[in-house]
Amino acid sequence: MTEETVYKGLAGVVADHTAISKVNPETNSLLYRGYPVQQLAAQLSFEEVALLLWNAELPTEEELAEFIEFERSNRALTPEVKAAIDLLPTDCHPMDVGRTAVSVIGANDPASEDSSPETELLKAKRLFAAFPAVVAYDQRRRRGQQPVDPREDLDYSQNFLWMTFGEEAAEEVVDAFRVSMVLYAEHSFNASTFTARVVTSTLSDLHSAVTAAIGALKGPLHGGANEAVMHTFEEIGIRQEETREEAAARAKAWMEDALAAKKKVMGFGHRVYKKGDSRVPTMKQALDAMVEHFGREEMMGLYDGLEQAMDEAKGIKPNLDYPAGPTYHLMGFDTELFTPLFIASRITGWTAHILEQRANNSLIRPLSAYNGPAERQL
Ligand SMILES: CC(=O)SCCNC(=O)CCNC(=O)[C@H](O)C(C)(C)COP(=O)(O)OP(=O)(O)OC[C@H]1O[C@@H](n2cnc3c(N)ncnc32)[C@H](O)[C@@H]1OP(=O)(O)O
Ligand SMILES: O=C([O-])CC(=O)C(=O)O
Repeated sequence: MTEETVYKGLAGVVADHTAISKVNPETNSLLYRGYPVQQLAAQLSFEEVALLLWNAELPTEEELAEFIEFERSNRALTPEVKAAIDLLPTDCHPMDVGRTAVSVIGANDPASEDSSPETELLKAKRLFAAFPAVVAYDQRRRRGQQPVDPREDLDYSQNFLWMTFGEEAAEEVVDAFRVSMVLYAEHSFNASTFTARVVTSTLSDLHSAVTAAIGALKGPLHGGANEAVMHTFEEIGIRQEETREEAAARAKAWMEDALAAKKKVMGFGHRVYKKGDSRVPTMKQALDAMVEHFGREEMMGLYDGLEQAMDEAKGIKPNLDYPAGPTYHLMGFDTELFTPLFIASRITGWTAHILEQRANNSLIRPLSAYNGPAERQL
């Protein structure tokens, strides 16, 4: 019997072409449609980056103005989505709420079964506009607060924070949030995007593909890691009265124990990047800005302590979820809401891939190497 080669976890397998983004672990770079993500994060709004991902080119002023108007007028939760969320227990995971909300949005979309490229793009844009209200509504209901209506005079990031916290966020906070949205938007054939492409490859609809992608994102080996990072910080103990050095020492000791116990520590490591995640330096700057804005030096102590101890023991570097977790915490989001923030951003990348898959489709159906019992008779 010839031994079949099995690529466990599809590691190292090139499954298809994509023109949406390029992850290069050798140069530690990430390009969206050819542009370095650091430049996009420094100079563009999230709305512009979304249009770049969908359309392959930066928008003209007119295209941007038109999209901004569309986005601002499609933000409100529909009664159907609100009713569906209200039926869910307040102690279910917010990712379940996000997944359910996208499903309900799909079921109520009159164009759900129309998969022409123009309609798919319109559905993607509507989902992009509507999803922040799902996250904000969910966080507020868990806290026993009344929902806050969207405001058309605010941009995407300002309005997201407004609907969640019921007050206008400081410019620095809005900027750090915008940066996180840009960095989370797209990352080639990661597990959730690949899931969306698998679903699309059967010629299923866009909302089904996004719903499935949310399921894949929820796990702690993928998007769920930003929530898990914060649980680590909480387990170590966040003590505002501590100095940076004191916090770092406790974090180092925690990491040494965790590694001695052979634990996997979420927020570290990556399937593709082995020398560090290209997005971390930019996200770390956003975290630094939040630490300064809120006067929370001890948080950087925990951050540095864990990072140094992991590097010394195993040489494993942080991924994007590592700086994103404490950044969202300092902004005031509840820990379980961090991965739904990732959904809000990744809707852009997922839907760009759904469009790309459909435009040049082939059913995704790999082979398996059977290792069960040899043929036998009843
Ligand atoms: C935005 C994102 O989705 S980024 C990814 C977010 N996920 C996480 O942060 C989860 C924690 N990290 C991990 O589990 C892994 O690094 C993954 C799943 C991301 C990538 O893993 P893979 O490429 O499959 O590598 P694998 O898990 O086999 O790890 C290789 C070795 O490094 C170790 N390792 C990798 N990541 C970690 C970690 N976070 N903590 C401790 N050890 C780790 C493994 O234990 C393994 O060691 P071994 O060879 O002694 O058994
Ligand atoms: O690429 C991956 O495997 C995971 C990741 O970093 C992402 O989806 O942003």
